[in-house]
Amino acid sequence: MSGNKCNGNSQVLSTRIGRLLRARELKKNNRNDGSSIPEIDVSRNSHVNVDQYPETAAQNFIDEWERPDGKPTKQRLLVVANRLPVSAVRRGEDSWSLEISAGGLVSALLGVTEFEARWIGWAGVNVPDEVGKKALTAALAEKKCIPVFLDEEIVHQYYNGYCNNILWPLFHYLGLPQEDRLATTRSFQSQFEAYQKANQMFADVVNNHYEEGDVVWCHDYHLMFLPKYLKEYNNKMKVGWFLHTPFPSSEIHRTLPSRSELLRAVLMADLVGFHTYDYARHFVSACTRILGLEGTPEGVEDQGRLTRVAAFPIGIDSERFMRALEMPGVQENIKELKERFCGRKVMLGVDRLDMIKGIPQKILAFEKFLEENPYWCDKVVLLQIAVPTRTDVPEYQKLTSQVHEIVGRINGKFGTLTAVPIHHLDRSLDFPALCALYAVTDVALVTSLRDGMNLVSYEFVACQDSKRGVLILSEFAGAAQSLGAGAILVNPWNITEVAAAIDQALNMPAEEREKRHRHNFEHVTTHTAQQWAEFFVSELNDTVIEAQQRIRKVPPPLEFNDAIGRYLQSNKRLLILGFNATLTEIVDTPGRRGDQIKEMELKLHPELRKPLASLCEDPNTIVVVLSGSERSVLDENFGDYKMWLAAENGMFLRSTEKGKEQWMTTMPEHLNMDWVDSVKHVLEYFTERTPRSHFERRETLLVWNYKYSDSEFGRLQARDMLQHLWTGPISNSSVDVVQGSRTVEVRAVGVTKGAAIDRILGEIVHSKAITTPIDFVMCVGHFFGKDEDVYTFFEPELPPDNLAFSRCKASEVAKRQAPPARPHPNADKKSASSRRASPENTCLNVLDLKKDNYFSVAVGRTRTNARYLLNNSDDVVSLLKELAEAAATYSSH
Ligand SMILES: O=P(O)(O)OC[C@H]1O[C@H](O[C@H]2O[C@H](CO)[C@@H](O)[C@H](O)[C@H]2O)[C@H](O)[C@@H](O)[C@@H]1O
Ligand SMILES: O=c1ccn([C@@H]2O[C@H](COP(=O)(O)OP(=O)(O)O)[C@@H](O)[C@H]2O)c(=O)[nH]1
Repeated sequence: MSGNKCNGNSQVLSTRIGRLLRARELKKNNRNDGSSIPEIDVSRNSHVNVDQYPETAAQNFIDEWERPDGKPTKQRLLVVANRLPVSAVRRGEDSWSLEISAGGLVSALLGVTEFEARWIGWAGVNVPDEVGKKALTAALAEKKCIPVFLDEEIVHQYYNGYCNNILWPLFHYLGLPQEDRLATTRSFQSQFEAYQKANQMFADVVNNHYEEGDVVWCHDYHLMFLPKYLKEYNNKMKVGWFLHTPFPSSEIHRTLPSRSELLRAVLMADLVGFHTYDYARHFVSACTRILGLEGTPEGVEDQGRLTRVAAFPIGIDSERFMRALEMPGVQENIKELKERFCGRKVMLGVDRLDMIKGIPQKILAFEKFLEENPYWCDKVVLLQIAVPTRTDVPEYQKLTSQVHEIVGRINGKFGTLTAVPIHHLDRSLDFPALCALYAVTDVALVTSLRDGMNLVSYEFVACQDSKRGVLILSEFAGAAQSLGAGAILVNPWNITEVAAAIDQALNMPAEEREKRHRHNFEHVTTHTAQQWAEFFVSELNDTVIEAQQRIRKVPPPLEFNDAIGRYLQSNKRLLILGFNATLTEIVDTPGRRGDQIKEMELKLHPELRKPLASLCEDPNTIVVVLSGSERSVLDENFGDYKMWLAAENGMFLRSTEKGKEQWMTTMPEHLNMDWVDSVKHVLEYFTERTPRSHFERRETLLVWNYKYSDSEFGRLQARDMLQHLWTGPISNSSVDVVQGSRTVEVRAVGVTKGAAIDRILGEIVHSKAITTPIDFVMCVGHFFGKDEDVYTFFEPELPPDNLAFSRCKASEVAKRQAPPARPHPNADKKSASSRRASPENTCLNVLDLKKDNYFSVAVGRTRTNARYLLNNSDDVVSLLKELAEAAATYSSH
């Protein structure tokens, strides 16, 4: 057993959590030793030999943390964000000055020092000329920044338009802009195209700078197509995507016309991160409800490929703020501010002037507080720093006027000749000035209507270790989840509640302030920006390793030429084909779940008629359609072909040949079906209560299908149904419950396609009186896990490579286990009795299979026992067309 080879540690390391825990432990130990954190060349993980996994590869992963080998040790991190951390200002034809940009993302990533980071983004200016571009590129290179040059039109359509007028409000629950003219709908389309184009431009720059082993970390709603474009360029690139805003409920996201394209593009990343579990949950549920994909506790799964989805709450570089407070300039500033506001309590708001920040609501709550507490009028001041942002977007222009109007009115109402209650600044402050302001504040007021995280609240806490001021924090900011215990949480839409919170904060006893501050300070200083980036990147590295492991377990795609070549060289072939999702047309189209009516009425793919007929006509090829469908469905679809039909998972069998058409049953004699009625009641009950679910009753099985129901509700209903079945009607019956991805099927015990094929073969062999052994078998289907025994039916006794093998398995087994086939009650008894297998006659050389002449092929499933894969029924169409054509050409020569 492999476990015996491992020590306890490496067993733990074979799991993701195990590896990440170990890495954490090592880092912690190193920090406690006083030694510096070993720098990691995690880039070498991309060369981990996955064949050795899990015994050694997990250990290698950790070893690299333990034993850096002297090579360049920091992993290269390409941070790709719309905005560079610096904004460029042109000073001359070829000279530029760079200023640090304001905003949470920039502040957070400035704190990341663990990696050899390059930043790729837009410098915030239009540079039309080559001289300017060259000079700016050189200036930025010194700051390890790489520019993406976007022209004015693209910026207008992509940044002001699609990003800030559509995605930003939507992700913050402000809805889509109301379109009142067709022209605006057209501009929506052109903005979406510009968005894709801009994302492609970012991808081109990343591709030009990418080196093997780099981690590419894409940021925010501006770059949702970037993971897709990067993976199209190089599928091996490690790509993570992080959203800094909330991800809204799927009910909001589904209103967006390009909802599916955006989700699918993001899902191409290896790891998708959000600030909070809620946002991650909403994303997963958008993928399940809108795309119909499978949500798992790990993330989102699509055809065996997992995109890991998790929460990584951002932090700040708290020490940078604390150090700043020691600087003489800042101390001086603090002193001045204290003198200036002496005798008044200072309340502070620091926000970009954005509708999501709830600035009007904040000011109105302050007005209400003053109205209700005239005593405070000359004893408190609200300093509101409103940093101008996205000033080209009309909604932001409207907001600026609205806020000015409210501030003017309130200052007019409560101001005196010497003092006003609100100091409103339409500009940003530099870092030292901001730190000083945080330090002198008594109450910070964050009233965001929605906010991904809100770093201002963290920064305030970091600067308050001597003052222990109070934080009033909106419950709709991501930060409420981490600082909720220490802050006073408010609903910013409830002006009365916010006014009461101001009152509570201004009158809070020192002891309570101390307790609340301690709690928040502890959090802010231990959950830093640096840690945030480390966690994200380690998880990304690990996700890639895990994905390699998964891929290793996924069978390869079927090589058509190989299968066709073997087919042509063989003398007698057996083709076993499933029906549903194998020989039917695809009903799911990208971005939309299929058509329920179409799917309920199974129809042979029209393009299969010709190739199937031609294959069936070949006297050396036996075609069997083996399906869960009932007999009438198979009759209708395949009655005119020369083949064998095995309905209800092989419980009924017939040949379509003239004179032999009657169905016979291969059902084991004493199959107990007493449970059917009570199970039917249960399925009916759940169908009535689960919109868009349906159930089918066949003779030997019952199926409940909830593919088209709400996926979460469907899953809950299925869970309840199973619980009820197990404890109720089937608790003492011999039945199997088979769970599909969105179905529950109840069958008599032992009814599987693999069990049936045994008896079917006996029948076929007998009826055909085969003289030539079958030397080619291909079994193609989209089968439940339980029915996959049909693939393995031929496997266990396969000979070692290249050794011919003769056996009489079908007839032998028929002799040992299976009762002779019985006629169906309606069948012609005479012909049925003559259909009994005669093992003695058919034993010789029934199967003469070399390993290379056996092809088990799973369609649209990657977790399978089959040897090969096909993606969907379109692939089956191509395969059978090519096979039929090749066979026709071969036989004509
Ligand atoms: O670059 P701008 O368009 O001027 O906007 C500035 C940034 O605003 C957003 O910040 C978000 O990120 C913060 C850090 O994760 C988070 O605390 C805050 O809640 C978010 O609103 C935006 O997501 C960034 O891309 C912008 O750069
Ligand atoms: O005059 C200012 C006002 C704010 N900020 C910074 O802007 C960021 C705002 O981040 P937050 O997460 O609160 O909101 P965002 O603006 O990203 O939505 C914080 O790091 C502030 O320090 C700044 O640099 N100068």
